[in-house]
Amino acid sequence: MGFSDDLARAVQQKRSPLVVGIDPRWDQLPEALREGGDGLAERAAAFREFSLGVIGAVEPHAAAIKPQVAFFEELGPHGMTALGDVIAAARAAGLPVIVDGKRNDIGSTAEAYARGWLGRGSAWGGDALTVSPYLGDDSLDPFVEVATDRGAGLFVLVKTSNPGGALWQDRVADGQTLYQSIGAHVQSLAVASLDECGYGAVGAVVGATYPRQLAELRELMPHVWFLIPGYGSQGGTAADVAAGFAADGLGAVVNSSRGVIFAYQRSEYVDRAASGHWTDCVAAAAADAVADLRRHTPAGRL
Ligand SMILES: O=c1ccn([C@@H]2O[C@H](COP(=O)(O)O)[C@@H](O)[C@H]2O)c(=O)[nH]1
Repeated sequence: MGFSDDLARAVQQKRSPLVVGIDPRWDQLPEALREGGDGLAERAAAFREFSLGVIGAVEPHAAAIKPQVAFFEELGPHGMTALGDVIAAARAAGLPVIVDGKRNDIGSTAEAYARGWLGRGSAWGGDALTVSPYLGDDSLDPFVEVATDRGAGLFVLVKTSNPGGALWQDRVADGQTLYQSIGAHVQSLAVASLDECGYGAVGAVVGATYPRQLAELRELMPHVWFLIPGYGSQGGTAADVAAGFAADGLGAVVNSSRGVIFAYQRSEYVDRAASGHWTDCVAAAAADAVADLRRHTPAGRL
């Protein structure tokens, strides 16, 4: 039993396909968390406190957490220490951690990334990691090997949510687009690493902002977990992500970062939160996202 089964269990237990993205941005933190000063160490301490508050608030609603490495890395060593604490806290709360680091390099270097980030015994302790496929199949192999050895998972960038991604991902060679070609390779890696739930250790990132391609890739990749970003702040809707799910409600998890974690900046949530505390707004936004996804997608069958 590996990451794929763990994710299926989390989705079924919570009856939720929601992944909450932890993307702390200094200017958007609650006022009280910014009072300690704005040097790198103080910002990192505030990111840590904020992220732990988010984890506590969303734990009942989220199937997994996706910390975005970039925001911690921006703060240098203090930020990376905070990231380590955030990963440990999410795991202590029983939430699978998908590290959004988009790593990769030539195979021998990829191996070091894989060893460092993947699995409960690793230095970072991530349950899964996002990786780029653009250095070729030999660059993915070390990740697959380490992930399968350690019961961890991967999400390979297949069709990203940003508009510019189409420039290369939609290019056609040998009668298929690059994203189709990467998708077919990811499907073969998933089939070779199947868990009991019927999905493999190797998943795919497919953006909510491309519903047609999402439906097409679901057909092409029946054994692949989809991590779907772009829902909420980037304009993707629950209806847009519906085709990413299998009929039983499994097969896809949907990320929302800003739409959930900065909910205290939206008057609808400030008015609703009984205590007025920012974490209550975050909890309410996570619950709303789950209800929205259950209403408009096969996740409602969970
Ligand atoms: O194609 C991709 C791949 C990754 N992301 C990441 O997901 C979140 C989205 O944040 P929102 O605030 O919900 O827009 C962010 O960390 C991105 O780096 C993506 O958006 N698209």
